[in-house]
Amino acid sequence: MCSCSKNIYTYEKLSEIKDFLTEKISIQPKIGVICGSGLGSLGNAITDAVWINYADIPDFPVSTVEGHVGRFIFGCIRGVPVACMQGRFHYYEGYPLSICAMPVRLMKLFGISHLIASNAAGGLNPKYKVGDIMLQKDHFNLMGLAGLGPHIGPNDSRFGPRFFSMSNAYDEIILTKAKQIVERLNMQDKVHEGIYTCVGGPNYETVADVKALINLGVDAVGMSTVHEVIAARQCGIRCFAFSLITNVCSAEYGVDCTDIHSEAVLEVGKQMQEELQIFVEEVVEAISQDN
Ligand SMILES: O=P(O)(O)O[C@H]1O[C@H](CO)[C@@H](O)[C@H]1O
Ligand SMILES: Nc1nc2[nH]cnc2c(=O)[nH]1
Repeated sequence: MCSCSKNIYTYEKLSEIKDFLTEKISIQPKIGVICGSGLGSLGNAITDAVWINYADIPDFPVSTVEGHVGRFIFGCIRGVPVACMQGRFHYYEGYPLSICAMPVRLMKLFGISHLIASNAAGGLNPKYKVGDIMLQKDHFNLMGLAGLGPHIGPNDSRFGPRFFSMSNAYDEIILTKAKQIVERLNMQDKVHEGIYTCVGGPNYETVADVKALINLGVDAVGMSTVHEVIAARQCGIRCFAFSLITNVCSAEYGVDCTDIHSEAVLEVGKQMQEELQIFVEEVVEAISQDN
């Protein structure tokens, strides 16, 4: 499958999926939440939850990666209606970026105004330690420079214009509020603000990759989020994203990095789950007060 293969998730198809889901839920989500690898427990913050497995949704893709349960949770976080994805789709699973980002468009049809995306990522910035959190100030669209994106191919303007700015991809107001929350929760020692990039994966980086990404000004590397944020910005959704640094990437030869594997990534998520759940709850509340 390549990223320019025909996008089967047309406006009409997504409207059908939306209608299917709407019959099963009683809320109208305002905020979309995407749980990164090992961060599915963010869904524990949701009350009055309705769980719908991706496998039970007609014509919906399924999650094939460990640490991604593969379901939607519709419910409320601190009284705010949300649609939460416990599991996302990645390019390395064989899905084109248009499918990886498709759930964002689906959530737009539900009427979400904001997206909170989380991910597990490797730390490139030498200051970052395992267990740290990076608030995404921006991203570097490496796959986009290679001609890959969620919006390649015919454009349906109901999902937004063909050409659009990405200069304020990550909402400054939400980022400022998130930083205030970090102070209030006394998390400032482990929280940074930085630049994320997405690579195709699923292998982790060589030392040469790490050196190049550092030179490009990137602070953390993963395999998701960028295309979701692009699809969101195209249809006018305001975005906030953060990375949990699950491992540090070595820019030097001779360093043993065999501890970088998916189980370790999931374990760090588990260790941080309670703290991150409260953080996300606070961000949701802050977003809702902004409207
Ligand atoms: O970006 P999320 O979904 O958090 O997952 C990250 O963790 C996995 C690698 O262990 C990759 O899928 C990478 O993208
Ligand atoms: N590409 C990439 N993705 C990750 N996800 C979690 N850690 C990493 C990493 O080191 N590199």
